[in-house]
Amino acid sequence: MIAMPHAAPPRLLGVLLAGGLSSRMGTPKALLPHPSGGTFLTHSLQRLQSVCADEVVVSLASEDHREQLRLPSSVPALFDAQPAMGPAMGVWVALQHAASNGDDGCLFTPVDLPNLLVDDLLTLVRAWRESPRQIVLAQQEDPERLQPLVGIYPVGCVQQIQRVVESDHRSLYRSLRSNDHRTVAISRERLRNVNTPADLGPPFDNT
Ligand SMILES: Nc1nc2c(ncn2[C@@H]2O[C@H](COP(=O)(O)OP(=O)(O)OP(=O)(O)O)[C@@H](O)[C@H]2O)c(=O)[nH]1
Ligand SMILES: [Mg+2]
Repeated sequence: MIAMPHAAPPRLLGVLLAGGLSSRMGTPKALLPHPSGGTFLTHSLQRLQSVCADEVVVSLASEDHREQLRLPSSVPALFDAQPAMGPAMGVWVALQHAASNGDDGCLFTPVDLPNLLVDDLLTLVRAWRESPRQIVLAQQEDPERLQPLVGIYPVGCVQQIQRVVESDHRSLYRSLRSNDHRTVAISRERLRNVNTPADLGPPFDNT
């Protein structure tokens, strides 16, 4: 009997998108206290680390931004190639890094979704493993809406994302909704996005 070699499981780099200006909040969203303890930054970092083991990086605007957020030097960070270009820049830089690092894809989450659960990320990972060359994105339920910052992008789509970065709109949503991708349904409450001080109350529901 010939022993069949096991295919290595696909390698996924966890990327926490935290390079925004938080201009609507007026204070860094990453440093907001999370209801279950720590900050939005530490909470979302741990959430990602529990899915991507030790392969997690934080996507930031610059080295100064790392200092502003007091991110420990033990946590690897990637910096935008140009400032204030929006999240597509963070996605593009991370995909280039993953490709040169031998990873197969990146699992992205933003720092401002305090109710997202590890289980949601595991659902994305399972869907991606069925078809690792396709983008898989969270789709908010009721009303349906694609959430391009919660998803897994294979390294093969780096050129597609470069075109988004170079476009006038730089909108991942606009580009991805009309291009090939798979979706995983996640409830509106779990995808609750905190952008303004008003979004912080009433208290989040983590059940
Ligand atoms: N790397 C990187 N991440 C970004 C950039 N802009 C936004 N993000 C991240 O993408 C996610 C969604 O961004 P927004 O909701 O627009 O947050 P923001 O840009 O910090 O806030 P506003 O300034 O109010 O728009 C957040 O996790 C941000 O930290 C950017 O230019 N570079
Ligand atoms: Mg923004």
